[in-house]
Amino acid sequence: MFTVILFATVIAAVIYLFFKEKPKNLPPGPPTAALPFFGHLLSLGKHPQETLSKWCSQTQSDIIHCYFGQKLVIVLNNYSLIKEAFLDDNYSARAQPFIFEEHFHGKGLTYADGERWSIHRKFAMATLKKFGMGKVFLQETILGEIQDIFAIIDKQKQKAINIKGLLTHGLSNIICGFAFGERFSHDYVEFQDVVNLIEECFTLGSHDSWITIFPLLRFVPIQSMRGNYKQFSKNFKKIFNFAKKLVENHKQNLDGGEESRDYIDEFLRQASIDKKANKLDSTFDMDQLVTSITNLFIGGTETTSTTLRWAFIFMIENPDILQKCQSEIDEYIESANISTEMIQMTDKPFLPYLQATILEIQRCANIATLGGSTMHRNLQATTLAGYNIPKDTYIAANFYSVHVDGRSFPDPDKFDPTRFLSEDFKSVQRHPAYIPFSIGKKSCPGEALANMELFLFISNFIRRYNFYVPNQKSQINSKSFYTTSLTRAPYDYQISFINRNDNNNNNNKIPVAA
Ligand code: HEM
Repeated sequence: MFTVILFATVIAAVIYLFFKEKPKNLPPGPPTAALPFFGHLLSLGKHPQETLSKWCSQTQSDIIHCYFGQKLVIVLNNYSLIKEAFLDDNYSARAQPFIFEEHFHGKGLTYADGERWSIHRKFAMATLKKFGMGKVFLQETILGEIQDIFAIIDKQKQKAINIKGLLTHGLSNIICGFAFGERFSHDYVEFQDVVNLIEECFTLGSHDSWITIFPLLRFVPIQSMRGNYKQFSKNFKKIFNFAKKLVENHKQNLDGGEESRDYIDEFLRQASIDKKANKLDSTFDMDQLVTSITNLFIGGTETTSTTLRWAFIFMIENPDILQKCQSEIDEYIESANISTEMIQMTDKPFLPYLQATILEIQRCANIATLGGSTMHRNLQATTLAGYNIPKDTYIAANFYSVHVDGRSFPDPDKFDPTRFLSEDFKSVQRHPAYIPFSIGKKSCPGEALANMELFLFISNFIRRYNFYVPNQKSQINSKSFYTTSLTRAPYDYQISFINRNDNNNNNNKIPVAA
């Protein structure tokens, strides 16, 4: 009897979906038909950004529509469409896939909307700036983390290691510095566990998991249907609890002084001002604080760490470019008679080739996918490029397509830093279509910090080490050695670092891998 009812329900739902009125005048659809329930999800493949890019060329349109489950998604495949949409406040709401809605409850920064998002985004930007984002004194913290990593690498004596954990730990510590006013050593197990959980979330969470289409599947006791849901939820809860514990500790140690010491102090101060003013609709509460901190923590660690892991791959694949960067650094240091042990932000303008290489690493790494925090939602029905966009549609900017678009970046598959240099190779020129941090009001609030981290990490690593992959040389290939989940990230690999100042080495010779 139960089977008959189930079968009849499924048939009725399929008929309903088939005859349901479709919105009119949408952008063209992909060459593949939408399936009932699943939409186009089953055809998106392992790397949705690439499939969507292909669909756009097949339909000869830079704007297409498709369905993730039952959800209408408009895909924007070129810079001018993304600019037109993302500079318009109507598109400033965030897509709310079930898995994120369930954990963030519309609070924090990344998944908040409307007035709440606007207030806390402004607060976050002002506070990050106050505590050093993009300013020179933050560089001491970043350089300290890099030096700790160098010490650990040097102890390995060229043994191949997976650098991911060390990078993520150091980058999390930088966020902890201005969020909680403290850092954690590499031996502090509880913090290391949280860092590992963040990394894992990025591989587990994905827009196309079945749970996002059928949230009820989370109650099904079959792992293959539930997907990674349980693990993802468990990780999120642990990360939240860790942030909560630190906030609680912090509250107890509030020194009551005039000056805030960090993000939490600043937030609690605002909460107390609102309380005194009897502001009943204040959103400066504990849940908002813990969620914002978690968002910064999650948004600010794996992203930069993944970009750095891509950087090593591109340098290993392009030893001539690595050597050019090293020569530029060596020559500059010699000519300017620099005595400091570490390269600093003030050295940046004198290293144009290195700067261009970092831009090219980000262009080719293309870490922002359609998942996670990048899809937007429009608050009102509107039109774009002459097509109708119904209210609450998900808007996906395909940054991958933008960065491999030969109209903006000729010969896009080639790793070529000179595309970002002026004709005389003396200054850096950015193309407007270069948007790894997105554009508009919802663009990445951590851009200044990330740029500082990328410059200080990459320049100091390149100056100090040559690196190679002793056992995976044949596997490591930037065109295939990656996975797409919340970010587009290389698979794990083991890398060996050889100190260029080590007397036992021919210091500028990059070893040939076995
Ligand atoms: C290489 C490093 C990074 C890249 C490529 C990157 C990229 C992005 C992109 C593409 C978005 C989505 C923007 C949009 O919706 O239009 C975003 C959002 C966000 N990023 Fe980053 N990011 C990086 C580093 C950071 C850092 C260091 C932080 C923390 C300080 C951070 C915090 C956030 C947050 C909180 C959001 C959500 C903002 C909102 O919804 O208002 N990111 N990022």
